[in-house]
Amino acid sequence: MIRVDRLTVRYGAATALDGVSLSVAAGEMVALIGPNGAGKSTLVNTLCGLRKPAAGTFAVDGKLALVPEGRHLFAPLTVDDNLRLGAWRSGSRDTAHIYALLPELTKLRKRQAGKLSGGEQQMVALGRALMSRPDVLVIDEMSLGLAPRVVAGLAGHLRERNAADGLAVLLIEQNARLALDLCDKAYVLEAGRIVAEGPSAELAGSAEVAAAYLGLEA
Ligand SMILES: Nc1ncnc2c1ncn2[C@@H]1O[C@H](COP(=O)(O)OP(=O)(O)OP(=O)(O)O)[C@@H](O)[C@H]1O
Repeated sequence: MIRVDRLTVRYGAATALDGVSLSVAAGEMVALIGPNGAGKSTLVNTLCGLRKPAAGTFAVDGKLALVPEGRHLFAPLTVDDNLRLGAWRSGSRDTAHIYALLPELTKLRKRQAGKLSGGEQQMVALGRALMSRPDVLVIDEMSLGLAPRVVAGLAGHLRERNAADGLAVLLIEQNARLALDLCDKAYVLEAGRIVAEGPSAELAGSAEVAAAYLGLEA
């Protein structure tokens, strides 16, 4: 669904992505982990067409939707209106399928999005992205600032969508434990380069990854 091939992106003289290659196949859940400044947001922005590569290519098959870092909801609007805006380009504004997928949102539908808790807002951002019935979802820092129980709920919904509809996911996360638990495959990005990749279980078992990202002794 996503193929990134030797992608290089620069800000002036600074290289933010340096020959990055990665892929997300249909029905696959893939994690991209890495520290602050590694280039994760640059990759998201490039996939969404906001930055132009200096070199390399990327291709997206099917419909891609983004759950952006910081959620970016329309704070004065209701949950229902925020969901509808998720389909502004793609036809049906019917929100019923989202309330069926994410039942927690049902009781919030008339509430103002800006007055919801962080976890509730993240659920709305996920619902808004699902409104366009995407084939692949890119999720930027889903767990940021959320309680573990809330994150577990969101992760459960992603697993369900992946299992039931074959939704492919690229999960960009600072929370490496969550990302490696949830995804089949993972990439580690450091200073603009992929420094490790492979099945999540294998990466979680590597001493370097464990020491750098899981808080375990190497
Ligand atoms: N608009 C910009 N102009 C110049 N440099 C930038 C710009 N945006 C990002 N950078 C630089 O590019 C590099 C990658 O930044 P990016 O935001 O992609 O990293 P990140 O992995 O998303 O970090 P974080 O986890 O902190 O959000 C960093 O060195 C950053 O300082």
